[in-house]
Amino acid sequence: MIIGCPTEIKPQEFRVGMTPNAAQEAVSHGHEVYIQTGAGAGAGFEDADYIAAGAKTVGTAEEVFAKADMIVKVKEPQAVERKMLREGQVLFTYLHLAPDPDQTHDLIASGATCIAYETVTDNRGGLPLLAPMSEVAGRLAPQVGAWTLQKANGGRGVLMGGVPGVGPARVIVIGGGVVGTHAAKIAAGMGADVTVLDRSLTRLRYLDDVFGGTFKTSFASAGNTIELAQAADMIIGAVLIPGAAAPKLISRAQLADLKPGAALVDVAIDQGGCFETSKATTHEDPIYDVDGIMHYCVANMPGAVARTSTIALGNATMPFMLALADKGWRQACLNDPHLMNGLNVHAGQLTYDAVGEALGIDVIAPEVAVKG
Ligand SMILES: NC(=O)C1=CN([C@@H]2O[C@H](COP(=O)(O)OP(=O)(O)OC[C@H]3O[C@@H](n4cnc5c(N)ncnc54)[C@H](O)[C@@H]3O)[C@@H](O)[C@H]2O)C=CC1
Ligand SMILES: CC(=O)C(=O)O
Ligand SMILES: [Mg+2]
Repeated sequence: MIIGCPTEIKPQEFRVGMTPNAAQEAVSHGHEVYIQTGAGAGAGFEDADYIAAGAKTVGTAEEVFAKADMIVKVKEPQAVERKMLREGQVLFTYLHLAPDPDQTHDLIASGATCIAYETVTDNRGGLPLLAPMSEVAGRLAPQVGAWTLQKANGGRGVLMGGVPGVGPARVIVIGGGVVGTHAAKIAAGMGADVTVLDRSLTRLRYLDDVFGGTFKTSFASAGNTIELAQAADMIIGAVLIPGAAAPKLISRAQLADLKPGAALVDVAIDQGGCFETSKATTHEDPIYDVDGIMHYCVANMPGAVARTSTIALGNATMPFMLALADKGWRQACLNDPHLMNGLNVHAGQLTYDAVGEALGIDVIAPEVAVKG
């Protein structure tokens, strides 16, 4: 199979879909790999590293898309990239379709087979291709939130750890999955007073067992959530219903009851965000003010630490990329129901229920699509 990896073009996105190590493994399995010139530079990989791994470089994204049977990327394809997809081609990347009707309609129209990293599952109930970037975004969230809390950035002027004689910042983390757990660990490590909310008691029991002395837990009823939010300096949004649009947990009207200058870090923004007032921002212009509350809503947070993120993502995607290349997407999905769960679009049809529900589009079952 011919595998293509273009340069990411989302603003300030420095990750790359394939590391030289991934390219080398694909080549050793008998595949041809085409990398766009300079695609790895933002993550610290030179063209020479890919060439040494047995890949070939080509100058433009158009050439990569024209040659490849399968495109491996990081972020959802931008409008100009969607025009280059074709029927029969496989796209393997993050998609986040539920809050993105334009992208969804373009991918359906392309005829391509689109497998979303964020909906591939594992046999422990996890999302193995979302997890590494959730680890990164979770660890970044208190760091960017602490910056947002600084007075010059519009924040409350509260230091995470306080100082002797002055108490620490109060941080709440809504959603205690991968993002939430990593965010809570780092915020607690910075000295903040941290509470994690979740609607899963099983998850809260686990967090309490493992981190009981480090941070507190609370059930995420609407009442508890708003009560804790009103006392918080920083609120980190980290909920997920896989593939679906994020539930809105704090309304615009409720902002009036938060502390002036509080920082909202909405990591769930890539699924539409969990605060009513969230709208996606970029690394170039990451924060904005609504009613005196500072919002940070960057949809590709891991791009800020592109080298760590690229290597972490590549470690996770590699076995799935190799299975798709070695077996073809149909056989790979038939052999692995967890990879089948990644199928979101095939040959002009949507194949993921939660996206169909969010956007009001008919869906066919992936098990039907794979045989069609
Ligand atoms: N902005 C960015 O750059 C990035 C964003 N993300 C996003 O972060 C979000 C969280 O991802 P993960 O932690 O990996 O998901 P996860 O599935 O590990 O955890 C989500 C948690 O939310 C909980 N939850 C669901 N509904 C809830 C509610 N109404 N109230 C409280 N808790 C609720 C679940 O029980 C679960 O424990 C996702 O939307 C993901 O796409 C992930 C990486 C990067
Ligand atoms: C998960 C995701 O969307 C990202 O890493 O950018
Ligand atoms: Mg994202």
